[in-house]
Amino acid sequence: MSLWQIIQRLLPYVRPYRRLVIATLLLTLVGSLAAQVNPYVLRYTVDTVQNMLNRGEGLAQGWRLLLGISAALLGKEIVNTFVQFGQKYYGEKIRISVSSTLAQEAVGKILGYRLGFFSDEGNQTGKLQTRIDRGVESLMKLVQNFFIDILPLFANAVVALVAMFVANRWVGLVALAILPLYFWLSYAQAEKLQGVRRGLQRLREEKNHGLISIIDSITVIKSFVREGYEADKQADTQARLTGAQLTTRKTNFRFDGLKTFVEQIGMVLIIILTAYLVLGGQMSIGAIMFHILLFNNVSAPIRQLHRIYDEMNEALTYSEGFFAILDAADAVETTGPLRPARVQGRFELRHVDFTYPSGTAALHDVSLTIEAGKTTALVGLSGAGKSTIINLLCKFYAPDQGDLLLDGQSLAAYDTHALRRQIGLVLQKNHIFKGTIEENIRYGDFTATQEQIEQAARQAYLHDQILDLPKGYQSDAQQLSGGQQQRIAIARLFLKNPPVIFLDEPTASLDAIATEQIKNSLDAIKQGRTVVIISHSLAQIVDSDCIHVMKKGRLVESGTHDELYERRGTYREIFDASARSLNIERLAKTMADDGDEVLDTAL
Ligand SMILES: Nc1ncnc2c1ncn2[C@@H]1O[C@H](COP(=O)(O)OP(=O)(O)OP(=O)(O)O)[C@@H](O)[C@H]1O
Repeated sequence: MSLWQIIQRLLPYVRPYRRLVIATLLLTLVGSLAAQVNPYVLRYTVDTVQNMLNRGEGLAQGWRLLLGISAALLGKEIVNTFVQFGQKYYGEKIRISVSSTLAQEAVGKILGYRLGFFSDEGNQTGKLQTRIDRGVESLMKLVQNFFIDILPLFANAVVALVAMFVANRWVGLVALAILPLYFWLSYAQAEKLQGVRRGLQRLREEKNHGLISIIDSITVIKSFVREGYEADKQADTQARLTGAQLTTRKTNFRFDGLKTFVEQIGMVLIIILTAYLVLGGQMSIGAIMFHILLFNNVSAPIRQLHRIYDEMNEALTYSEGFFAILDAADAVETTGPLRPARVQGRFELRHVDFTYPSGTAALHDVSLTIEAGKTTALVGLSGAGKSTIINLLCKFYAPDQGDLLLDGQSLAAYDTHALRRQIGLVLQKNHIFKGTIEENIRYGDFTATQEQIEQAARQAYLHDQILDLPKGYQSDAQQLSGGQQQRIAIARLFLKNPPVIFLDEPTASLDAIATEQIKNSLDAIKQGRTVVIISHSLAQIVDSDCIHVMKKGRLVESGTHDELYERRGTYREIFDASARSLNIERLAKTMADDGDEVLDTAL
C-alpha cells in the first residue's frame, strides 16, 4: 500500500472531524509564525544594544528596550502556549476518535466473517489481535504525525527558510542546500529498516501467539512437565526478535550520528557566511544570532524526519495487514433472502462434498435426509465427518459441491442470521463467557426475565446446584465444573427455544447421574422439534427415529437401530465394540443378580 492509498483510506474516517482539522491547521499557521519571533527579537536586541554601546549609553537607557523585549517574548510565549495546547489537544482528539472507529470497524467486520477466516494461518487469535492493535496504532501514529508533528514542524521550517532568504539569499541557499543531503540520509535509513521491520512484525506476532498458546495449554504443559521445552521454543523466537531489534537500533544510531554531523556542517557554514557578511559591513552583528536561530527552526523538523519517515513506513507495513482484515470481502458470510417465521426442519443433503479451508477433505458424496420433527442420530468413529455435517447445516461452511436443502429450499437462500436463530446448538465443550451464571444463561434470550432464566436452569437440572453456590446466579460461570458448564449451555438452549436442535455429544463431559438427568431434559425438549444428535454413547441414540452411519467422510448406512443392528454392518461393529467396552455382560449379570432392586432405581 502506498502512503497516498493509506491517506485515501483514512480520509472517510477523518472527514467527520473536518472542523477540528481546520482549527488545527489554523493553529499550525499561527504557531509557525510565532516560532519566528525569537530570531527577530534577538536580532533587534543585539543590534540595538550594539548601537547603544557605540553611542556610549548604559543600563539607564536600556530599561525600555529590556521591557519591550520581555513583553514581546512573553506575549509570544502566551500565544504559543494556547496554540500548542489547541494543536496537541485537537490532534489527539482526532487521533483517538479515529482510532476507536477503526478498531470498532475491525471488530464489526470480524464478527461477520465465516468460520473459515479464523482457521486461516494468519488469522489465529494472537496474530489477528496483533494485526489489529499494530495496524490501528501505526495508522494513528500517521494521523498524529501529520497533525502534531509534520504540519507544525514543516510549516515552521518553511517560514524560517523564507525568512532566511528574505534576510540574504546566500544564507537561504546554504540552508536549503543542506536539506537534500539530510532527506537522502533519512530516506536511506528508513529504507534500510524496512525489511527488518517486516521481520519484526512477524516475530512479534509469533511471540504473542506462542504466549497465548502457552496460557491456553498450561495444564497439559505442567502435567507433562514440559515447561523447559516450551520456554526453549519461546527463547528461540525471543532471540530472533532481540536480534532484529538490535539491528534496528544499530542502524538508527549510525544514521543519527551522520545526520547530526551534516546538521553541524550546515550550522558552521551559516556562521562563517554570516560572520563574513557582518565583517564585510553588509549585515549588522545581530544577523549571526538571527541566522543561527532560523537555521535551528529549519533543521528541527528535519531532525525528526527520520522518525516521521520511520513511523510512516511502519504505518505502511502494518496498515496493509489491518486493511486486509477490513477488506476480506470473500470472508464475509453469505446470506439469502428467506426469513421464515418458523422452519419445519427437514434437511436434505444431496451428493455433498466438503473440504475444510486447511485442505482436509471431510465429506465425500454424502446424501441423506433429516426428517422434520424427528430425532436423527449421526453415528461413526472419530473423524468420520459427523460434526462437519452440523457445521454445514448451520451454514458455518458452504459445501464444495452438492446441494443442501431446508424445507425444500436451498440452505444458501436462507438469511443466515434468521436461520441460526432457529437452530439450537449444544457442543461437547460449550463456551462459557466471562461473567455470571445469569448472564451466561441469558445469552440464549436477552429479553428473558429472571423467572424464565431460573425455569431454564431447572429444566437443565442446574437450578438447585446454583442455589447452593454462595452467590447463586451471580457466581462466576467460568469457575463451574465442566458438567455444570454443559448444563448452562443446555439452559441457554431452553431459553432460546428453537425448532431445530443440534446436539454434538452433549453429555460427553457429564457424570452418569448428570447424563441421565440431561437425557431426561433433552427428551423433553425433543418433543415437536427436529433434533440431530451425535453421540458415541449408544444409549443416547438407540431410540432415534433414524440413524445415519458415517465412515471416513461417507454415509455407509441409514435406518433405525433394529434395522441397522440386523444388517451386521458398520453400525453393528460400533455397537458391539461399545457393548464390550461397557462390559455389558458383567453389568447385565449384576442387574440380573440384583433383579428388582436395580429395576426399581432405574424406574
Ligand atoms: N475446523 C476444521 N478445520 C480443518 N479440518 C477439520 C476441522 N474440523 C474437522 N476437521 C477434519 O475433518 C474431518 C471430519 O471431522 P469431524 O469433526 O466432522 O468428525 P467427527 O465425526 O465429528 O469426529 P468426532 O467424533 O471425533 O467429533 C477430520 O479429519 C477432522 O480432522
